[in-house]
Amino acid sequence: MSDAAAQQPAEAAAGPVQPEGTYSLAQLKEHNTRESLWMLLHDKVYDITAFMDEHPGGDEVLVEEAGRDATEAFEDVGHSDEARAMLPKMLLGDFYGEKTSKSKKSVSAGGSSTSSGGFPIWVVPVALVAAFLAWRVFLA
Ligand code: HEM
Repeated sequence: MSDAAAQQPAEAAAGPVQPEGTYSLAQLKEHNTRESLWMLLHDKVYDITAFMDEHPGGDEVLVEEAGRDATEAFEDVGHSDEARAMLPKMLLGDFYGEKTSKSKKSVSAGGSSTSSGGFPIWVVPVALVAAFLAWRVFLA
């Protein structure tokens, strides 16, 4: 009876546990060479070491994307359904945790869509109202 308490894992003290069969950014980064080449595509981790010599796009591009999120590079090429059908064979598991290196990139790349000219978006309706009033006062 007292054994039950002893068998409980100390999860609270250890913090969140990485589920089995998932891979973190740190683990992904460890496999960034020709000897062991992993990459992240659409939040899944793939081991493409054996595929390098067969890749129609060559091995150089794969080595460049090794150990990181290659989703953008993969999609930019416009890979065929045939290429996508090869992926399950190389699947290791799901990605776990934060993709910090990717989010840094998207912060610097984005952010220009709401204030395209460098002025706040409310300037547009205010300018329209001012133009209308000017028209009413001086021309009507
Ligand atoms: C495991 C992941 C990948 C698989 C299974 C794969 C598979 C393929 C296949 C089958 C082709 C022939 C064309 C097609 O069917 O679409 C191809 C072409 C190509 N791939 Fe990948 N690819 C992978 C990752 C990448 C990555 C990360 C890049 C990075 C840029 C890349 C760059 C290219 C390029 C540039 C071509 C065009 C080659 C040419 O037409 O001369 N591939 N890939």
